[in-house]
Amino acid sequence: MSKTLSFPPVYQHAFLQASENLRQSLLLANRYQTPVTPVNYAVWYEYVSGDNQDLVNSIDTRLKKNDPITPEVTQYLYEKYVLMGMPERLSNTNNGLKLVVDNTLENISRVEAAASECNEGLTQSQVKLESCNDIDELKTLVSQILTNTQQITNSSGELKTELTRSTEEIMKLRQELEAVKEMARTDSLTGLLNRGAFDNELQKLCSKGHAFSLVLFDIDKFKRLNDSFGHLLGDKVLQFFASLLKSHSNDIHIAARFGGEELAMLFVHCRLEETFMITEKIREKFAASRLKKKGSHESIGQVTVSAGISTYQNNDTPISLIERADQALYRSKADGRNQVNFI
Ligand SMILES: Nc1nc2c(ncn2[C@@H]2O[C@H](COP(=O)(O)OP(=O)(O)OP(=O)(O)O)[C@@H](O)[C@H]2O)c(=O)[nH]1
Repeated sequence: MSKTLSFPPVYQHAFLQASENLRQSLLLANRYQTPVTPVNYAVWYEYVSGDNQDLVNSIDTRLKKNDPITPEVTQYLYEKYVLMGMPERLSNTNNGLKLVVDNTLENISRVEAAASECNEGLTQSQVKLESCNDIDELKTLVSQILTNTQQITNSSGELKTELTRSTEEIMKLRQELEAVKEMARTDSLTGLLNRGAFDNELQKLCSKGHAFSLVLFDIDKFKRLNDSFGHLLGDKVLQFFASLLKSHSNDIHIAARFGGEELAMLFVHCRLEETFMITEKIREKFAASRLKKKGSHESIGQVTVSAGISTYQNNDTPISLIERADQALYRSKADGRNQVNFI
């Protein structure tokens, strides 16, 4: 298993794979003279694991041009590709919100000051009115009162405009926050839930004790596909398969990228027979798809998927459910692939 692109990053490499990545990362850190700080290590680790294609492309382009990999460059790559620009987006939203609140408070104090000035003016006019019996003095008082009321009308008008602007700004920031929140839950390649979000959903279902089933899908011989047609085409196949899962997901059935070429679905309030039928349908549809290389119309041959199902039983934990689905998936692979099993 590999890393699923998400924020914060989630790594699922097995012990041996992670150790091998460590070895290769250290070699690269040494070759390009980048100190093994946590940031530099994360960048090299993601580079050698090959899971973060955008990061790999960016480093390869630099290396081809003999551009140095300086600490500034690794810091930039880390923020852009490992943290996926999230801290910057959150900080922008935060700063935007601070600005709106500061502006609103400033406008309110301005109106308060104008109101208090107007209040003072009107009180003075009130006192003068009581003893006023001169027509000219009365005219002056009237225009004074008019000026005061005009002032307060203007200030409250300005406040209204400013408050409308602030509300619009706050709505935009709220949308940005929603987008950031959504991005933190989404796998960027497939658009499905990422591993972190999937784990949360699975945990919630287990603690509620609802009836549900977990299906783990693993595309067959995916390495061979990548090796024969390239990683980009492999990505397209993953996206195509994800779209099949998406078409079977809804408000209650959840589809997610489990890790690497493994995808998962949670079928909620769905009995084993029904889950099995839907999973079979997905498997058949995928096997029947005649996928072609873009542009050349060259067929890439049949691509299939194996699946394993486990169904929630009392006292199951996310780990025990995943283990059973994984065993069922293993059986599907061992029995010849392109099939569904359950345990
Ligand atoms: N294109 C692409 N390949 C990926 C991605 N994530 C993992 N892979 C590749 O998926 C392959 C998985 O290979 P294996 O675990 O050996 O399994 P397999 O070749 O699918 O064979 P079986 O599972 O036994 O049928 C590896 O070559 C990974 O590099 C991805 O996001 N995109």
